[in-house]
Amino acid sequence: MTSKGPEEEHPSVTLFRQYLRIRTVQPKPDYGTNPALSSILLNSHTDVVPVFKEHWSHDPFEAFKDSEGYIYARGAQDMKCVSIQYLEAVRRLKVEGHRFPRTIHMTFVPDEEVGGHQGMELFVQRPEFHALRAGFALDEGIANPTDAFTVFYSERSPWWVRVTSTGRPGHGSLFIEDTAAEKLHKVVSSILAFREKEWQRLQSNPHLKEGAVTSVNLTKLEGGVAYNVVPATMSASFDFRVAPDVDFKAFEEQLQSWCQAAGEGVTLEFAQKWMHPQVTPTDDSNPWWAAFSRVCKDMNLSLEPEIMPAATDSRFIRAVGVPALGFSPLNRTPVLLHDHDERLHEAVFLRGVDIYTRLLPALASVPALPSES
Ligand code: MET
Ligand SMILES: [Zn+2]
Ligand SMILES: [Zn+2]
Repeated sequence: MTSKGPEEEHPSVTLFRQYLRIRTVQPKPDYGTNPALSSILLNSHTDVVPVFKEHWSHDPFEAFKDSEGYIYARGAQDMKCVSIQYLEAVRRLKVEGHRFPRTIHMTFVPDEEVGGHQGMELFVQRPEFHALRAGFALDEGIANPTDAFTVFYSERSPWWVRVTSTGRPGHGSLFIEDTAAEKLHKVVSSILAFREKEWQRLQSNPHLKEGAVTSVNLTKLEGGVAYNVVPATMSASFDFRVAPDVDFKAFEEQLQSWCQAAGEGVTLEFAQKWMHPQVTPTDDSNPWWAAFSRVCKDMNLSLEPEIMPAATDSRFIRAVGVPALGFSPLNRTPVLLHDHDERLHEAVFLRGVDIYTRLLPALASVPALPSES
């Protein structure tokens, strides 16, 4: 059997032959041209949030593409696009034979959407993570409906708080005193008044972006057994996203004092309480930012640096001392992460591959840092 010419070669065979050409020979495997330098980590999560299928125009797991080029699927924006954009950019750079001083690693991690506790939070503590010697990371951002691209340099800290109120039970027809519901209502009012204050602060200052103020939503109410039985226990759950400049100790004391002010038997517990917000500098003192922003400038991409309103795996990466930017190269795209009909235009997706193809060489060629020489 004769082998086919290169133009007919099976793409898997071509990939195999490319891999064989990389001289990963021990004891000095050639992973990057200067393995003494720290590496670039491209992180993405593989899990997605659930769907309400009846609200979708197309099956959310079919990746239907309409006649205009919009691809509908859960994960189209958050963040399966980014995983493939990384891979395609790296593939393109490899095919073109580029080599860079710094190694580029890609991680595809689970469980981000449920807090990352079995995913990136554990992984950053593992020797396998330290062996990557990451000096800088890219992770997910959020689409931007305008011409500009959003880039996140920090995140709000998720605090998931359950307030439990206990009080006197009794017959639903009586004016029972000191009920769980009355006291819970007081705490809910205090917290929703705080919510309104933060909302007004955001509304009244055009320079403030969503991630710069603290948000809270009442997301669960539990308790009660029957219409005519006053329950002894009721609870309310809140999703707080605490801005990075907040005094965390004072804020926790504030929460405690709202509970105390509501009366006896009102307590709070945390289902999630992130305490280590970090900020990745966005000025030229940060060589990673300098490289990132220079490429964007060269490509005429306008950047909007912001604090991520939600939480991503970047918080774990930054907390172990690795600077990270949250960036999904998606402009002119409505923000539809976690929403019905999440979709992405194929042209935006492809443009994102071009963007990474320019960004990665610059990041992987950042000269040795003072700490690396
Ligand atoms: C708070 S755990 C993170 C889950 C999800 N990314 C969110 O921000 O809600
Ligand atoms: Zn995500
Ligand atoms: Zn998400």
